[in-house]
Amino acid sequence: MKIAIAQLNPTIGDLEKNAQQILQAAQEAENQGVRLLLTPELSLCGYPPKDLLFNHSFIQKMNKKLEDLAARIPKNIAVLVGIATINPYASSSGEKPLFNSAACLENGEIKQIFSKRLLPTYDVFDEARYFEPGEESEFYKIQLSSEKDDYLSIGVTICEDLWNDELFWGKRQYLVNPMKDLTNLGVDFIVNLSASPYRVSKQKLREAMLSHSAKHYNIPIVYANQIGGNDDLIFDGNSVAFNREGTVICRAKSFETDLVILEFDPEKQDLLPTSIVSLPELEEAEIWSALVLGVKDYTNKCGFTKVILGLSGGIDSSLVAAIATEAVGKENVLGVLMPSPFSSEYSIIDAEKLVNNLGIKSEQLPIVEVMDSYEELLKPIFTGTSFGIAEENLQSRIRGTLLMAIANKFGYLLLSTGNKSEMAVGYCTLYGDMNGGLAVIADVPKTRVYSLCHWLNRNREIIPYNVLIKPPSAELKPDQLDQDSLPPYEILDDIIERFVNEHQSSTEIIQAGHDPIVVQQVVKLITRAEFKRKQAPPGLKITDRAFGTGWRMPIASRWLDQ
Ligand SMILES: Nc1ncnc2c1ncn2[C@@H]1O[C@H](COP(=O)(O)OP(=O)(O)OC[C@H]2O[C@@H]([n+]3cccc(C(=O)O)c3)[C@H](O)[C@@H]2O)[C@@H](O)[C@H]1O
Ligand SMILES: Nc1ncnc2c1ncn2[C@@H]1O[C@H](COP(=O)(O)OP(=O)(O)OP(=O)(O)O)[C@@H](O)[C@H]1O
Ligand SMILES: NC(=O)CC[C@H](N)C(=O)O
Repeated sequence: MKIAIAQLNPTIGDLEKNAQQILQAAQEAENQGVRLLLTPELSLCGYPPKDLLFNHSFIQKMNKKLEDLAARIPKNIAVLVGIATINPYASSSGEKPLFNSAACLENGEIKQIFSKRLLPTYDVFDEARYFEPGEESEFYKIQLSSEKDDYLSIGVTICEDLWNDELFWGKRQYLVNPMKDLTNLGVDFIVNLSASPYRVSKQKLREAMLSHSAKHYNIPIVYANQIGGNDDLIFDGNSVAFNREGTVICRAKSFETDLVILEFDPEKQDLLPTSIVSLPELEEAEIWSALVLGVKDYTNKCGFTKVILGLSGGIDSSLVAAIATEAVGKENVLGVLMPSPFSSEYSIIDAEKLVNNLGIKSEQLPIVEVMDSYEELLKPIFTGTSFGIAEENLQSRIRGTLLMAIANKFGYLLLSTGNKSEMAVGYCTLYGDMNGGLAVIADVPKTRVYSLCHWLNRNREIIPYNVLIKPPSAELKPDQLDQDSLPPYEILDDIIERFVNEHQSSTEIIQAGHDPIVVQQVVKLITRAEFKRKQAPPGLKITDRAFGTGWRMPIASRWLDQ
């Protein structure tokens, strides 16, 4: 029996387009003799739909769309579609209003509904806010021929349902175990409709876990993930299938839509080997593709075609410009060079070299006169004070305002260029360089910014060589260097990784060998910068803990881990 995985890129809330994509995949799969098609979790509305799920009309229209889709599905194929269904007992029992479901469409009908039992609520996930967990694990009986008993039983699970392999994790994650329940029911294989967001090396973890489960329960698993960028989350696809021995027998592309076909042999009771797309070898290659997809989809899905950013000749804006060029095309990227009296001559030379290397458009707007007018206007109020943060930040704010003016006038999306190290310690200016609609590298630590740029230059110079070797500087006052205010980035990034991603305390970080004074300084900066991050644009998530949906800190708090 042929099975297909439609690795789709849904747009949240675009029910018509998402349904069309499912239908197209079903037609293509049926043409190739496929009997069962899998689509990702909530494939009809896109994942995560968040509080749209509270909107009654959204739910009604989605369920109506499912009925229409069922009527249009080709004759010889069964299709599993991800959808939010209504919990009929919600109003009388206080249960949550919806189920996170998979509907099996066949012969013009919605044949059966399966509901997700394990609802993730950690990090970026908040499914218990909307969904009631499904009570039982169930299977779909698919007819193979007109013979009476010629059918297979397919265990249907949804994403987190399979993230509960207690032997793999070394502990039980949940009391309920859909995998075990379905194996006990004697199903022939298990399918999983997933929406699993990207982070560095996540596919290795998914495959190790799923392979372990397939082998341990002696059951084939077919896993369908979505791709695409939805706000801060990037979905990498990499849909994959395992035979009973836990061997990968098929893998879809990374960061691209795909339709892969595999075969279950009822005699052997196993999936047969097929083509396996290999994974990107280097983390840098993986992160690059993720960020490009994140920018591309955020831009398109928000209705923009072109992007703008300030080019300082520094490494952050250079990397963001390179990502944007790959994402939306060089003709759709405008870099604006805005030198101030504190800009080094290399600021312009390096930015112009970058513009040339990328082939993007550029404009130059020297800001000295605007700075002078601001200073003149503020003179009566600022009199008796010396040049300081306020004047430094004015430059950043003038640039931010000019960029937004051009964005308004011509319909650009402004990309902000702050990296994770800066966002962590607040080394960025509110309403200045933090202006923007999307913070492209907000989850990329500065040390990773460097490794990405070196990787990008592996075949030819894209990021100008001088950008890679000069010391980072905000150039907001004479001879300013990042390292005058911050510890070396290798040290800063390790402390951030431990404090933010691994939840380590100051004491633990010091015990790991860091200088106590530096740790206390960094932890204080991170804690104090919360008010800034709350006002930052959404940032693309590439690590296991980004300053986004999965980071929920109070602002007006007195807690400081010292
Ligand atoms: N809890 C709170 N809730 C709400 N607002 C709060 C606040 N605490 C302070 N504030 C406000 O925020 C202001 C301070 O924030 P802000 O105005 O941003 O300014 P601030 O953080 O003082 O300065 C920006 C720093 O970033 C550096 N910088 C700037 C630009 C680019 C780069 C770079 O490398 O890319 C680095 C710059 O050298 C400087 O050290 C305060 O004056 C106050 O008005
Ligand atoms: N002279 C400039 N011309 C245009 N844009 C600038 C200029 N200086 C700063 N910017 C914008 O403000 C952002 C913050 O820049 P800044 O140089 O202060 O810090 P940075 O974090 O070292 O960034 P970069 O590595 O891009 O220089 C830059 O990435 C750029 O988008
Ligand atoms: N949508 C889900 O249930 C995703 C949860 C899962 N643990 C993951 O990352 O990928």
